[in-house]
Amino acid sequence: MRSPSFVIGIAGGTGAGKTTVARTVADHVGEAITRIPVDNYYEDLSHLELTEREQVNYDHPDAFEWDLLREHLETLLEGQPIEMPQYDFEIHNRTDDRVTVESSDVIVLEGIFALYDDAILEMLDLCLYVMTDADVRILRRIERDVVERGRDLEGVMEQYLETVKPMHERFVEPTTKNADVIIPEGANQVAVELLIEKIEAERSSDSGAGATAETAVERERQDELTFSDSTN
Ligand SMILES: Nc1ncnc2c1ncn2[C@@H]1O[C@H](COP(=O)(O)OP(=O)(O)O)[C@@H](O)[C@H]1O
Ligand SMILES: Nc1ccn([C@@H]2O[C@H](COP(=O)(O)O)[C@@H](O)[C@H]2O)c(=O)n1
Repeated sequence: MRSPSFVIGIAGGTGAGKTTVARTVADHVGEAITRIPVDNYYEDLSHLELTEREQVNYDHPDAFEWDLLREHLETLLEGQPIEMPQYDFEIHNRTDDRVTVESSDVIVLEGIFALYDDAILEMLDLCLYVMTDADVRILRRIERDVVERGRDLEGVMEQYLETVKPMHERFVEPTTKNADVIIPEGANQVAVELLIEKIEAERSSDSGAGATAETAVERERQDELTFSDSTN
């Protein structure tokens, strides 16, 4: 199995458009991309009742199982598959399922804390931060949480004011300093096209480097053959 040639981190506040950027890019690049949502690495909270899990601060870095995420990224970087946990926002917990995720040419790590952990930052080749105004993000989040994540409006508003907003300001937004590129307003067409171009360029330069190395090895072998031929 071939090791990835390019690892991208996409961070940003809730509702900024991280998943949309990652999915759009993945749709264009196809099977060569492995997408890793950081949300799947929320701690297993099976030991808590649902009512207790509803009270957890999911916007604090301590809510995530960092060791497992680091280990899985390292495994993918070695070209090996992982058994990725799956997360269910309706029950505020992991499901019992694990999905086998193969490594591929490009790894995209996406989530509010994609640019937070030092060890993970070391593994990233390109760090993106999706920057979208807070008012746009909360409007998107209300719609998404009610429609897709089984929440009610009152709960979404309360959670936003109590944890999402203060944790965003304290932990998420400061990670802009780790970004190489800031993408405004989520999946904007120009930014996504540039990202796709960059990925294609990295992939072809990587396979080009491979081809050059092969050629050099082949040339050396030819020289050895020529040398042995002349001595025989
Ligand atoms: N550029 C955009 N313009 C309009 N809506 C967008 C844009 N990017 C994302 N959205 C919408 O906003 C919502 C949140 O986007 P999502 O990608 O899930 O955000 P995140 O992963 O950052 O939480 C989704 O309903 C998505 O369709
Ligand atoms: N049980 C949970 C777990 C997480 N959240 C919220 O999800 C947000 C991160 O996901 P995005 O796709 O929006 O980046 C984060 O802000 C958590 O508040 C939740 O509501 N419930």
